[in-house]
Amino acid sequence: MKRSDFPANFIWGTATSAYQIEGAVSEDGRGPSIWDTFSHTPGKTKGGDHGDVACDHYHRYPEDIALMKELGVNAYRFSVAWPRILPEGRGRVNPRGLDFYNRLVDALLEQGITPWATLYHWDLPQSLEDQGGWPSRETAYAFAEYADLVTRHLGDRVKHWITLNEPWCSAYLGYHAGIHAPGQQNFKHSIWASHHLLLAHGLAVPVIRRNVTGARVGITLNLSPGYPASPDPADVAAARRFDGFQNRWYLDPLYGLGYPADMLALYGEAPSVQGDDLITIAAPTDFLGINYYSRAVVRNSDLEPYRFQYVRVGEEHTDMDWEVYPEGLYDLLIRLGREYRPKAIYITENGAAYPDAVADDGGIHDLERVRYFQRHLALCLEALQHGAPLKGYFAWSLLDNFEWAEGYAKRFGLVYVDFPSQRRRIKASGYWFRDFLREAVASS
Ligand SMILES: CCOCCOc1ccc(-c2cn(C[C@@H]3NC[C@@H](O)[C@H]3O)nn2)cc1
Repeated sequence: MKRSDFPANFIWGTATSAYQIEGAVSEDGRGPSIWDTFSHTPGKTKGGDHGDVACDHYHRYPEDIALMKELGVNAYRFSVAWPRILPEGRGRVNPRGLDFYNRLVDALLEQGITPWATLYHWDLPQSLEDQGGWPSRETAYAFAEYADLVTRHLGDRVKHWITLNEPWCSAYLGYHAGIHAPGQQNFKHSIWASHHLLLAHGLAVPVIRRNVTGARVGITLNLSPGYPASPDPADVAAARRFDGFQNRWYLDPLYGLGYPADMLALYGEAPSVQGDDLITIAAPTDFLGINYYSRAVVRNSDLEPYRFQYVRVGEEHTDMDWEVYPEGLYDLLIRLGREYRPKAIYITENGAAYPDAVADDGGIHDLERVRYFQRHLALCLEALQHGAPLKGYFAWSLLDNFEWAEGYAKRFGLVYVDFPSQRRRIKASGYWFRDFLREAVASS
């Protein structure tokens, strides 16, 4: 599999997010987010890691853009930090926050790299959480105001907009499992949060289209195909419940089907739908972003409310203990193309954490990660050849960074970051990606 097997206009990028790489959390007027609060709460993140400095990207972005140029990507997916723009979440605008993203976007365009901006990548301003957070409908309205402000300022140069990153993580991990910020364990709040996140997306889509000529708008979901641990009908039904929990709860409303009836019955908890919410949520989009890491294999369980249990399978796992299963990406792409018929699909994240180390020769020989990318890209190509509307691929991530509750120990980067010195080193996987992307130039 080589780059020229893909369409010539295929998008090749890398992805990051603000809280995971920027640092400078109290600089130039940025306000606190729920991840500042959560990561500074003892016991919430591995080793008490937090994003105060992270990769110091706020200051080092020219160097990081030079790395993207060296890798040869033609696009870069980053997120705008809401608390940099609106420190209290609403009202007072922080011009120095807008200035940073103006500088970042201009520097990307200068290098011929197309900016793809995610508006929300989990760093909700703390003051909005204090007023109810995503379980409150007001937060959806605040998001629409934030989206209006940012797209009015950047929309002349940024044409690709992702409203939300992984609303499932924000709602389930943040408000029910409690392992992500804000760390609540309240099922009802997680259901309300999921609805207001989707509503926020739906409210923002027309705002972005109004502000940005030629806008391409979408949302990014972390989707996992679910497989039954056995042919036992109870396990097959459990896999269907997992699929509803992880995938259909978001896909169905976004594609005009409303919330899945089987999950509404299972949960016995109705989302806080009002008026035309479901029409708003189903606002037509230009693409679906998919973050794919692995599949789920599940069996039946009496564990309420989801009534499935994960089963660990497979011979090969990443440092996150996720099974390496590229076939799941193929199955997902084919299914989505057939069942939801998105205009376009972009893999907005795919990658793997491995315990990288600097070898005696100064290199980082992350050959498992090279293999991970090769196998997943091969299955992307196969899905594309079998009709999936796949138009681009963003590797997660450009840099080793703050992997949320796992902290800095989980390294996903194509580029190794030595955090004490902030020195960047391109890994073997980065050089592989660079050579893969250069191939078309050599053969054209
Ligand atoms: C209570 C049990 O819970 C089990 C599932 O727990 C998780 C945790 C984490 C993830 C997870 C992490 N990532 C990578 C990020 N995507 C966005 C970008 O910021 C990357 O850092 N994707 N999914 C999924 C599930």
